[in-house]
Amino acid sequence: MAPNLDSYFKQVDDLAESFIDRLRKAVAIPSISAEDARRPDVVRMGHFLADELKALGAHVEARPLGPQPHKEYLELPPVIVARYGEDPKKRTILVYGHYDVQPAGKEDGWATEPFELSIDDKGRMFGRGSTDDKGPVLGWLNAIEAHQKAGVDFPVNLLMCFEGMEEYGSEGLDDFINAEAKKFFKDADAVCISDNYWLGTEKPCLTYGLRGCSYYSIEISGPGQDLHSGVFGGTAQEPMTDLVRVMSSLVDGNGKIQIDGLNDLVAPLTDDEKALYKDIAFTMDNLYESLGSKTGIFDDKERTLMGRWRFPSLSLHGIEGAFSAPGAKTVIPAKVIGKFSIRTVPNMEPEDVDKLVFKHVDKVFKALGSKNTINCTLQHSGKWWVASPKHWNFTAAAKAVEKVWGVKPDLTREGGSIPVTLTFEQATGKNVLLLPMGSSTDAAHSINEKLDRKNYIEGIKLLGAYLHYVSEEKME
Ligand SMILES: C[C@H](N)C(=O)N[C@@H](Cc1c[nH]cn1)C(=O)O
Ligand SMILES: [Zn+2]
Ligand SMILES: [Zn+2]
Repeated sequence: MAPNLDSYFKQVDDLAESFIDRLRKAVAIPSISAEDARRPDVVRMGHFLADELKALGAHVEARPLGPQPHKEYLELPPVIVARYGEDPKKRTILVYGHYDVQPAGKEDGWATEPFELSIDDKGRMFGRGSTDDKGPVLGWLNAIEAHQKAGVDFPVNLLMCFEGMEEYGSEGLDDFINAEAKKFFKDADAVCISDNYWLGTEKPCLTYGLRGCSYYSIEISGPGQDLHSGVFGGTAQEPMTDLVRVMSSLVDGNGKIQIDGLNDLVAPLTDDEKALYKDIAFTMDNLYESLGSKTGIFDDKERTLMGRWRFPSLSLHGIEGAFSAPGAKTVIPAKVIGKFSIRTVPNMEPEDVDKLVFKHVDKVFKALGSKNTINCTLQHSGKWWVASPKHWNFTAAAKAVEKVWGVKPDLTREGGSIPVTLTFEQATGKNVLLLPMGSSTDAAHSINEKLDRKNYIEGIKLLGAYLHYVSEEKME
């Protein structure tokens, strides 16, 4: 029997302004996990969530994770775990999200202050973390509140796990999940994560696959301090010159990875798999709209989607220690650290990827014949994940999408990574569903990140409706 969701939906609409206000307060906390100086703000954001959950009547615990590996002077932010409802007759759903965000500064080119939610006349709510992942995390809290105020029985027991280090490789979380699988998370019947995006702007999707991410740094040093290029240029071997040459050897301009043996780790593409791509609602214009230009590598949608989901990619992210300010400083940096990451896919084992990367970097650097010193290290890695979308968890979500958005969702994979997805699946032994709230134009990780008001409010309805349908699905 289809649940009667009307009064819940009406309550979400009635509470829309206060839900936006909750997002405004969350965006105002610059919880950047990658910046040491922002760690107190990350912790503050965790406590903000804990307090909001307590006010809603949830049982909440802020669990410490100890010192941060390789940065022992910093405490990891707490994992906020919470339970709402303990009815043995109801199904239990475990939801995960993250309350940390990517770095952002107005000087990066934002049109508005990144940590002030700014809403334009098209209902676009700009602010760092609006779509990744504060909007979706608050979506679960808002769903609880709307049920309470509408007087509608909450359909499931909800377990929540919100972390503060996702954008820095989910440091410490795997051990936590493994330790709690048979304790705090023991009753979970299925897992749901809302932390990715639709493929376009119109059609919702359910996601059953993610790429993994292995993140590396290459440190090259030589001189004892930064040098004057007029005095030492032409006489000293320059770390930056070596680094640029090593980094440019990793990938070509069309995204083809140049590391020997790496592409051999990728599972061969089957004809059945190839056929899946043509029915996905995605156009090259969707790509150009979210890209903000027509600079895609491929001209067809199938190859573009495969480039995002099915094949590995290697991206160069930046160089620590390099001169990057406006102007024309004539410095020779003494030490530079290049950062790059590889998005991995089935069947690439992270350890095999590491070996090939280190071997390649070593070979290229040796060929330079430089007297400088190089050190290539793995910063963090998380594995790819692919699941079966034929589980009741996905069926319930598909019904919820149809109810809220009036269309059947596409089944998609995701080019980004949520490393703990696989951990949740393996530790709990339960199905994991990715249920995105935001759209392809949200610019997560980029300047002017936003979440559309419509996606937020309908997304809150979607999360609540999913919980209702999930409570009715037959267990397999
Ligand atoms: C898809 C998710 N919202 C996300 O942004 N994940 C990050 C995870 C990550 C990996 N290394 C550092 N952060 C991503 O895909 O970049
Ligand atoms: Zn995220
Ligand atoms: Zn992110």
